[in-house]
Order: sequence, then structure tokens, then C-alpha cells
Amino acid sequence: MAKIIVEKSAPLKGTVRVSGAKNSVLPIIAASLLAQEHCTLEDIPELKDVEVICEVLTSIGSDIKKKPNGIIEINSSRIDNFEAPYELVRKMRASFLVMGPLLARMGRARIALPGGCAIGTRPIDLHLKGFHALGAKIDVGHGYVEASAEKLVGDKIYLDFPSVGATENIMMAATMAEGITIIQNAAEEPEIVDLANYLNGMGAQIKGAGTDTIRIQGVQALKGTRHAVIPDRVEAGTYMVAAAMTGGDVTVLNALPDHLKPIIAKLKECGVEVQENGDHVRVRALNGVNSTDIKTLPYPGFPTDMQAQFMAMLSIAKGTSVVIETVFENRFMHAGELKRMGADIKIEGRSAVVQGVDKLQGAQVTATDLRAGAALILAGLIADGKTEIGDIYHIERGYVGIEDKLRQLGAKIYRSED
Ligand SMILES: CC(=O)N[C@H]1[C@@H](OP(=O)(O)OP(=O)(O)OC[C@H]2O[C@@H](n3ccc(=O)[nH]c3=O)[C@H](O)[C@@H]2O)O[C@H](CO)[C@@H](O)[C@@H]1O
Ligand SMILES: C=C(OP(=O)(O)O)C(=O)O
Repeated sequence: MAKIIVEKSAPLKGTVRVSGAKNSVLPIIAASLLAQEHCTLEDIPELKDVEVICEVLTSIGSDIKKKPNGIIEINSSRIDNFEAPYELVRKMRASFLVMGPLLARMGRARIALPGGCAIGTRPIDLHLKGFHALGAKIDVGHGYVEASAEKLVGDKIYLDFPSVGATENIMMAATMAEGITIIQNAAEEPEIVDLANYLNGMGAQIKGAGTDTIRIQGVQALKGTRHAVIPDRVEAGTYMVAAAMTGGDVTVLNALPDHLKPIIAKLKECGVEVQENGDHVRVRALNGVNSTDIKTLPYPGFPTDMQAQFMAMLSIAKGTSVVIETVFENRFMHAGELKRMGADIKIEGRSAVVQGVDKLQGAQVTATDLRAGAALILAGLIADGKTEIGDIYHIERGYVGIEDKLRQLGAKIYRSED
């Protein structure tokens, strides 16, 4: 089984470029099912998750051409299937994002129910509530959800929680519904805005993306377009924390400070210097890192996808930090692995109390999920000796060439195929 090996490294120095956002590109590729003509996407990260969503579209009948320089072309003019099987959905929950587009385009969709995962049970009730409100008949059975509608009709949909996936799926389903759909308490993440911009480029009429109320005026059909996805704010944040933890000086390119506000604010609270420029940030930590408290929240709150990486950093900060996870009910699996490296972390329900220690020690650890894996890499950079991380397929879901990018900054990190 492949492993990532990390050895104690010098302070990271240099520049690193962030790839296109995983959480933008997945719904955007799913949305390509809506267009009658071919779409061109730029800055597509070479990730396992991108491969899986492309497999899902191909199985539905889209023609996907991979071009050089992170460009892909998707032609969904002749889709002939309305099903996403368990073999694909179980590889990646985000496969469920094809349900909204299929319902809009084919009037029918049959998708395997995504299960829970290491971070929580992750129900899809809000997605289904939205489809039902638009007039779809929903049947759940034998591990599949089947939705069908002769026509979708716009309605007002209030989300009990600003779910990212539900907002995206409902927004896509509503693009061609009759009349107006209003999503209230919608998620406001930058990835929602990116998806809305893509859909509007196809001819959709979506207003308010990025606020808690999104208004979609249905149109007859959607056409082809060209779109470049936004940079990955979680990848950017991960390299920023790597710079801070190692006492380094790193410029992160293709990082939008506007999308990184909570991360920048929290790093500054820890005494880390962050310089914001148009599309890059420079992070310097010359005097160690101080403790701080963190509470994860929907955007523009502190992102749950950065919680594990911050916990790794806070485990060697001066003082005690409290980390509260409000978005997922079980996103502290990395704490157990960090403790194996010598971190002092106590978990009480959704709170973790992190008492900073002077040093971590390298150990054999397991990436329990994507960001847990990233956190263990960061911990390995400052831990004495060698850290061996297993189950790295989680990390490959969301980070393009993380070993190469960190090595470029001076980290001692490599992949072992043993
Ligand atoms: C591919 C992608 O974009 N993934 C991101 C997306 O996941 P995802 O879209 O799955 O996350 P959601 O915002 O939907 O989930 C947030 C919370 O809402 C709950 N919920 C969600 C839907 C639903 O129908 N019912 C329900 O109860 C979930 O269990 C969770 O506790 O947003 C998360 C929250 O920022 C991020 O961590 C993920 O990286
Ligand atoms: C939880 C994450 O992703 P997903 O929703 O794809 O599991 C993540 O990116 O940290």
C-alpha cells in the first residue's frame, strides 16, 4: 500500500501555486450535463475525485476530452442514461450532484444513495426536500433514490441548514424549471458563486449566489460555454498553515485573499504575518505560533475543511486552544492520530481542547479522511524523526501533487509504494 513519508523539515521557503478548486470543479462538471452543446473548462485539477465525476458523466453518455494544461471539453448533447450506480457513488459522495442536472435535463434520475463517511452521516434530505418542492416524485428504496417529474415548477425552498451540496443540486435542477425558484438560507460559499457563474454562462438566469437568497428564473434550454474554475481555498489554506507551522516564509500563488478571510484572520490571531496581494498571499512566521480558538461554520465562517490542519498547528502552539466543530458531527478522527504523535488533545462532544506541546514525534499514522491526511503531513513536517502516513488515497482525492509542491518549498517528503 502506498504511503507518504515525511521527515522533520527546515522552515518552508519559496512559492507554491494552488490548483483549481475541487469543490468547484465537481459541481461544475456535474452541471455540464445541462448544456445541449459542448462546454470547455479550464484549470481543472488532476485529482482522483475529478476522475470519478468524469466517469459518472461518461456512464451517463457525455463525451469528455482531456486536453493539455488542465483543460477539459464536455459534450452532453447526446446523454441517454439517467442513472449513477453504487460503484461510482460509493467512490465519491459528490457523484450525487448529478441528480439535479439529470432531473432538469431528462426529467428522471436514479442515483445510488450516498452513505455516510468518516466525518459524519451526511444525509441528503435537504436535496430531496428541494427536488420535491420543484414537483419531483421521490422514491427511495434498495439503496437508490429515484426522482422523476414531467416538468419541474419553481417554488420557494427554505433550507434548514445552508448545505453546500443541496444549494448546488437544487440550483442546477431549477435552471430549466418553469417560473421562479427561490432558495432561502442558501449556502454562500465561493464555490456556489462559481457554479452560478458557470450556469449563467450557459444562459441560466441566477441572481443572488453568494448571499443567503438565490433566485433562479427558469429558461428553456442551456447552451455551451467556457469557464475557468476558481482557485482552491482549502489547498491554499493548507500551504499557509504549513508555512506558519514550520516558521517559514511562503508565497502562495493563485490564492484569493477574499476567499481566505477566516483563515487569514485566524493565522494573524496566532501571531503569523500574512500579506495579502491581488491573487497571492505571503505567510511568514518568525516567532512561533500562539494558541487561538476556532469554531467551524458555514461560509463566511471558519471552514470545516481547514479544521484538521489548524488542529495540527495548534498542537504545537504556545498555550491552550479550543476547537469547536459545528458543521459535521464526527470530524475529529485526526485528533487520535495527532495524539499518537504526542499532541495533547481532549475531545468532549463537538469540542476539542488542544494544549500546545513543545514537540511532536514522528509515528506511523493513518489518514482517516482527506483533511485529516493533510493535517498529518503538516504535523510530520515539524515532528522529530519520520512520520509514515497510510491510506493516502484520501489525500489524493483533494491535493494535486502535494509531495512535489511541499518538496519545492524544501520539505522532506516522499511517496513510498511498499
Ligand atoms: C464536494 C464538496 O463541495 N464538499 C464540501 C461540501 O460538502 P457537502 O455539500 O456534502 O456539505 P453540506 O454543506 O451539505 O453539509 C453540511 C452539514 O449539513 C448536513 N446536511 C447536508 C445535506 C442534507 O441534505 N442534510 C444535512 O443534514 C450534513 O450532514 C453536514 O452536517 O461542503 C462541506 C461543508 O462546507 C465541505 O466540508 C465539503 O468539502
Ligand atoms: C469533506 C470534503 O470533501 P467531500 O465533501 O468531497 O467529502 C473535503 O473536501 O474536505
